[in-house]
Amino acid sequence: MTRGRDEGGGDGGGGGYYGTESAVAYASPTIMESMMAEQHSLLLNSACLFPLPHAGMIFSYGTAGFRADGTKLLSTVFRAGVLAALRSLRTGSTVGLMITASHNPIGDNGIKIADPDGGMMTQDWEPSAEALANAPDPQSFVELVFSFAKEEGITLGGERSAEILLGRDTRPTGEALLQAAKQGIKAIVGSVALDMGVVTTPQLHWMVRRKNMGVRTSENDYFMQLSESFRCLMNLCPKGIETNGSIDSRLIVDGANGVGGDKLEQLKKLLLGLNIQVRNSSKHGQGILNEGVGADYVQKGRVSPCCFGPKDLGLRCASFDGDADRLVYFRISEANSNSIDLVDGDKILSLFALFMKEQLQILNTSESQGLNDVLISRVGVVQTAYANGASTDYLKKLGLEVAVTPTGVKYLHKKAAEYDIGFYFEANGHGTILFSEDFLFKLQGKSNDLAFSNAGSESHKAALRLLAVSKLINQAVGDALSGLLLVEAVLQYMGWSMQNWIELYDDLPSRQLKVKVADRSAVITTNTETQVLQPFGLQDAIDFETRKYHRGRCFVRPSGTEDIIRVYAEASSQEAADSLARSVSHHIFVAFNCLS
Ligand SMILES: CC(=O)N[C@H]1[C@@H](OP(=O)(O)O)O[C@H](CO)[C@@H](O)[C@@H]1O
Ligand SMILES: [Mg+2]
Repeated sequence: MTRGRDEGGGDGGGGGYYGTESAVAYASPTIMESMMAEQHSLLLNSACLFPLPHAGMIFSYGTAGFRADGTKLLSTVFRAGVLAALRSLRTGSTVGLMITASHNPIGDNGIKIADPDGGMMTQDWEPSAEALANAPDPQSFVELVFSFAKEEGITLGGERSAEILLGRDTRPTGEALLQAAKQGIKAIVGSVALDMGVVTTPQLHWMVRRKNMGVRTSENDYFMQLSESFRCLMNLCPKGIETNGSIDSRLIVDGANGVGGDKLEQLKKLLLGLNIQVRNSSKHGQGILNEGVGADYVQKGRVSPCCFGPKDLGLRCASFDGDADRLVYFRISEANSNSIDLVDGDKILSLFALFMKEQLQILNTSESQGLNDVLISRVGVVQTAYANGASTDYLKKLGLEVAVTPTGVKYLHKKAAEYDIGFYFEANGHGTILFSEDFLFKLQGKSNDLAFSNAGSESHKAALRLLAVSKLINQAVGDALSGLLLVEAVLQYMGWSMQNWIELYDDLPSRQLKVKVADRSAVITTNTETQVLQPFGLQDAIDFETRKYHRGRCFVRPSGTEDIIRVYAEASSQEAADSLARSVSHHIFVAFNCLS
């Protein structure tokens, strides 16, 4: 596909194109040479404007892209802009560039590339992304760009054009990094950057996906799709369900002082049947992003966020992270403390799986038989080692296939895409449900048949519910806003209170700790991150400690987003889980012989 600068449309946030003159097709060899020379000098001159912050700083494309102190990322973001343009040229499609550091402190920032399907950039390109980010000087950076382009069969010089959608969260360093990203994109001749403004990470991924499907991509379209599919699901809830008044339409949401709260304020105007109160929205302007607030703070510490207290006792509450791709629910459990009943990603996943399984069963009951018969679907669930053991047991008891991948959405998403309906969630609340094209095609066909022969039947309603879920839940990446609406619709459908949901299964007590070490890359793991290979002897120490506890389970791994080693421990009592996590942290400390 070759695009000119005035193609593409979209009317997102910041708006406006930014690029250089594009496409000269069928260039002669001499014209080609001069185009390449022009490309070379443009790239070199631009790269000289973005020197590396200081020698010795290594950038790695971790769990979710590059992350570091936001003031140290100008060269990395410039170079990621160049890489995104190459990715767009290579795929012949629009790609995305999101500037965010998610749940990390406000001073941090980061950058990641979204592939044309809206998912994370292919892992095959990560080594090149790192090589480009760490090239020691502009000259070697340019040489790397040219040799990588050659390897990938990308023609530079403006013969084809690239298009990149840009998004950023609310961090103060975001604006300067946005300009660096635009400079990087502009340094590849014929590239166009389309600024979508301040958006949630899932919004940007959604926009990239939709752009490549040739459908409307504006923020308003996103809100309309979510609100309409939510309304459809709510209209399909059984009438007169016995709830004993336990369903409260009130929901209080912690926006982590970030972009998610602001977007929810906009979205909620389009929602009927919900009474949402947003706290800690960045527009309120009082608190600091992710500080004492947000899904990571709530899930890891199992405490209520700032601005929640005794007045909220027993109410249904939810929390987003800084870029609104994570969602957890909670309930204040005691008036005089900040302790909560946590409903994490595992329990959100379990609620969704239960609901979806029921819909598939209803769809395949006798009243819909004879109409192309049973709709066969391969349903699978994907978790990481951080999933609570009780959730995995519950999902298996539901009869679902459960797969485990390393930490990071890039792994979970890829695995979930292998199923007709693939559920994936990290315990921290990042996840979604993926539907295969083939399954959706058959489901739509079945729904059409039922509308003709058995309109209004339970099977017909189940088909409509499944179709509505596929429109509501973000197909590109985990999305706190769409996840929240699905939770609310499912609770309404079930007639469930928070209490019912909490009682779905009892979490095994667990504890997560962080250990600061000099060089986290010294920890090397295997077996989906559950076994340590290096430092030598550490795994034996972990096994030795774990054996002491009933239902003990423990693993450690280097974080891909923070400069730490993470410790996860699970056991039959909270004291035991705490003690296991502490003793293993001590072994790490000893192994590294440094301060924690
Ligand atoms: C234990 C944990 O919550 N890890 C998180 C965290 O990665 P780490 O590599 O563990 O820092 O951030 C990732 C990006 O948001 C998320 O995918 C992942 O689940
Ligand atoms: Mg996030």
